[in-house]
Amino acid sequence: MIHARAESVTRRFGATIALDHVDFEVRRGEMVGLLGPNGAGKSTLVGLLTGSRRPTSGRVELCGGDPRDPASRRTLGVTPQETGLPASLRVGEVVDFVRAHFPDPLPRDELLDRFGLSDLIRRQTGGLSGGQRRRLAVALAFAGRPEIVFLDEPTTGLDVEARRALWESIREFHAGGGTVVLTSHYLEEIEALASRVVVLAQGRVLADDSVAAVRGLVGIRRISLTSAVPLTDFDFDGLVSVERAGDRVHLLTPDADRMVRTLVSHDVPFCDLEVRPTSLEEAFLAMTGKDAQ
Ligand SMILES: Nc1ncnc2c1ncn2[C@@H]1O[C@H](COP(=O)(O)OP(=O)(O)OP(=O)(O)O)[C@@H](O)[C@H]1O
Repeated sequence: MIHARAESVTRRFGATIALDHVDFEVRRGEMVGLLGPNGAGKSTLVGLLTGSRRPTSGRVELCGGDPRDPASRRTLGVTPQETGLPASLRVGEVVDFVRAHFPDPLPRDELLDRFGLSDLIRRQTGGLSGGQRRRLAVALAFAGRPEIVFLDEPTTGLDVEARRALWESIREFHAGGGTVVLTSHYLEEIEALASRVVVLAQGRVLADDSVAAVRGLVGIRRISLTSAVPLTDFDFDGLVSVERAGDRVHLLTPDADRMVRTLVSHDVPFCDLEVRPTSLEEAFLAMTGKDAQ
């Protein structure tokens, strides 16, 4: 059963096309990651599916209804990318304020405990660290015992320990039958939680597949080396693109080990070999065939 759906959705902001005929759906009980570089359209899609924005064209659906209709939003929890918490309210007061909007909220102590916030109950939100504020914002999405949550970059600004603790809470919610849509710039974050990932870039869906399949697409490495041989004439299997800058050559490939073995077996003379992961932006540019510069 489909829990949330976008059908051929386009959203413009003036001359900017944030989403361009996007199709997306999440089934009940599924955990899906939305992956994409800055400006890809992830937050816009979350905004449409949670009823805070309208599509310019196309159709969006939440729990079988219009996301702008309060009836469809009853079982929804959202953590937006930026949350403005009233600075003078205490953590416990903010939690109670949000809980009061729901017919059967989680008990306050249980919610705070689940997100490691129990010790901060009397702290004014203005005095919280960035990571503590983020954890509170994510916790609030779960206050009303939602059936579906949308978490826009839930772990931004969290240290490793806090990130792992938050992942655990999200996993628990999902294990209990909850539907989760989360956005991230990092495949590693999505991989830690979801098995399906939808890749957005420049307002379009580039891939909708398993994490393993998408890792093959975006897990591109950059091999840099100094060589007098042009290499641009070589047709190595798995070579996505070649750039030359002076005597440095940059090769993009999903399998760096294999590429280096191939260079050696072809007796290509090189020195100062360097291998590093490409950024998501570089990988997308390579995938869409544009000049990575
Ligand atoms: N309110 C707005 N007014 C004008 N342009 C907007 C607005 N909201 C989003 N955009 C534009 O739409 C595009 C998609 O933005 P969106 O925030 O959805 O991307 P994103 O994938 O969430 O990016 P990030 O990872 O940086 O948060 C961008 O070009 C952005 O500048």
